[in-house]
Amino acid sequence: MLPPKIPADAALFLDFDGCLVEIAPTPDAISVPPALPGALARLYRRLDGAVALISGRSASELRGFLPDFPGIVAGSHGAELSLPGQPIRPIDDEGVDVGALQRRVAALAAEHPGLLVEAKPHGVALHYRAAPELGCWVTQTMQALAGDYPSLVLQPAKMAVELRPASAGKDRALALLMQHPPFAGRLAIYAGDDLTDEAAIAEAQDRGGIGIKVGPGDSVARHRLADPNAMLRWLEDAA
Ligand SMILES: O=P(O)(O)OC[C@H]1O[C@H](O[C@H]2O[C@H](CO)[C@@H](O)[C@H](O)[C@H]2O)[C@H](O)[C@@H](O)[C@@H]1O
Repeated sequence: MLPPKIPADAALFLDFDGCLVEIAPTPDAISVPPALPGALARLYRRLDGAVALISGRSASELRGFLPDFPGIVAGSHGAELSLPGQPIRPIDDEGVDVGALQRRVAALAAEHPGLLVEAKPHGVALHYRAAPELGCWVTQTMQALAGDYPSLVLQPAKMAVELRPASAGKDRALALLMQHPPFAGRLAIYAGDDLTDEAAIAEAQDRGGIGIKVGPGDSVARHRLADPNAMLRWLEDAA
């Protein structure tokens, strides 16, 4: 079912990769649709600032792709929060030596051409999009590493597996933001395309709001948009 038009009392939470931008061969190869920044800025004004991005990417990277986005960004699957004009801060400090973890993953990945290691402020992702035959190996390797890091959890993603803080989560980021202005008291809407988005989609729906799955695949969402292009048209329709 298509989502309804965005109401003026909405609190809008949007995923980034696969939702606002098309999936690309590598994380830095994405392109932001030229009309997207303007649509987000207009919605931000129309919803009195109640528009946030909740992404698996680091907040600083996301700000780099959308430098003029005026709203809040929750990065690293909700492990960090970026308020406009303020330094990015972690929601929780896990006390993990992330650098050492990233070096371990890089050393393991070096034995397998085609793998890509993405270092994040609070974890690490291992991408196998260029070597899909290594998917099982990547999952098993990251699973084995997870045993050494009790405060991290395995986060399966599109052609990637990540270790991220267990205390984070896009659902928790949404719940946290909904406690504060300008989001509090509004109708929560969450849209995303990936496994990491499912808990946040459920969280929005449990609050009486709207959950939207972008693209194909199973989802708890009651609404669906075909792809980032359809998402942009839906945003523009309300902006
Ligand atoms: O929560 P999101 O904003 O959707 O971010 C999820 C992950 O997106 C990126 O990886 C994915 O997109 C890449 C670019 O299209 C693609 O090459 C990769 O295969 C996908 O897994 C990003 O690199 C990750 O850090 C995000 O967690």
